[in-house]
Amino acid sequence: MQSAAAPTRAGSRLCKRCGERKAALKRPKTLEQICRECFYIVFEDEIHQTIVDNNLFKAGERVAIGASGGKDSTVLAYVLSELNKRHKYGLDLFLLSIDEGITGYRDDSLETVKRNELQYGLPLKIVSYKDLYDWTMDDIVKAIGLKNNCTFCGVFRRQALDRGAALLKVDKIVTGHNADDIAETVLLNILRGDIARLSRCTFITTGEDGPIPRCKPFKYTYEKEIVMYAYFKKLDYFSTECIYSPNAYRGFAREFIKDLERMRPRAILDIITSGENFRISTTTRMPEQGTCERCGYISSQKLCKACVLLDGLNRGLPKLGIGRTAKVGARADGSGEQQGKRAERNRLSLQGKHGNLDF
Ligand SMILES: Nc1ncnc2c1ncn2[C@@H]1O[C@H](COP(=O)(O)OP(=O)(O)OP(=O)(O)O)[C@@H](O)[C@H]1O
Repeated sequence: MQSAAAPTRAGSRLCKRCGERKAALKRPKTLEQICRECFYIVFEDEIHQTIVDNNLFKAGERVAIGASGGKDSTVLAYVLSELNKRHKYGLDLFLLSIDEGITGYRDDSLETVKRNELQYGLPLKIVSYKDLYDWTMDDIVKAIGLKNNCTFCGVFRRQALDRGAALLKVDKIVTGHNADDIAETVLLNILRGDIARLSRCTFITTGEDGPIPRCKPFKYTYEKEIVMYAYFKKLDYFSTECIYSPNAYRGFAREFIKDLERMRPRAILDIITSGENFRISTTTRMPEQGTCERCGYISSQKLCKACVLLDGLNRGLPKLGIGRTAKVGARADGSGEQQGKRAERNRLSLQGKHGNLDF
């Protein structure tokens, strides 16, 4: 996330679109000099067009907006509720927030989401890692340190969103992943040679074979435009970086994309197009989709990634699920006995809350 930067000034020329009002900004995606009113129109219209062209929703659907309180999901909640009214999509919208248990970060951003609930009149559901897994990210970082903590957070969040969505009985989840995020993921998957992910990271809708499909209405929306829109509309969002996010590799990809964008704004769209057009050779073995033996969540292995990670945490082997099996030190705040009890509680809670859900 980044803080709201003042938009690029466009001088005293007339708007390239309406030719009437003074240009107020240079549009990051096209470098056109336009007025604020025309910026709102093109920004919202492009998202509407993306929704229509890709048949993202059907009338009557219940849709959960993954709401972190950051700029992307806040703008998504605002724009989607506006478009829903304007174009009569007929959607029932909800805000769904995952509380990862990061003191001094998520607790503050959740306060923003609670205000958004009132500002946009969208019901909010908060689901916490503590309730679902009996671990907070604060606990996890104490146990494993900063390195690799994003792996735990990402895997648990993915599943937590599905579980929250199941509780809300929604048909779809939408997230605020934007064009920059997608271009960055294409590059990362190429750099890691992760063909399975490369082939699906540009899909606008994923998980149609899983519990609840997910869509990214901002697939073609530039991060800089989202920041500009939030700034001009004075939207209430939280703009602090996660205190536990040391993901240096992703950071390099991000910086690289920002450099390319400075030279040629279209580069972001072109990387997404390249990702869309990759063809997987027929000799590449793809993982087969099944369900986790323990919790019933979708998985290509016997146990899903969340269960493997949770198992590792509860057995005092937190690196189990991230490719290393060497025993590391016990949790800073708990004895082996406590971990044993926690493991048992988790096993029962997984059977109760998790295994019974129809994924
Ligand atoms: N704690 C959370 N609760 C609910 N949804 C989340 C949460 N964290 C992330 N998401 C969803 O995943 C999207 C991408 O998350 P990411 O962590 O990449 O943050 P981001 O790009 O900074 O987005 P944002 O500005 O919305 O925080 C978010 O836009 C949001 O829809």
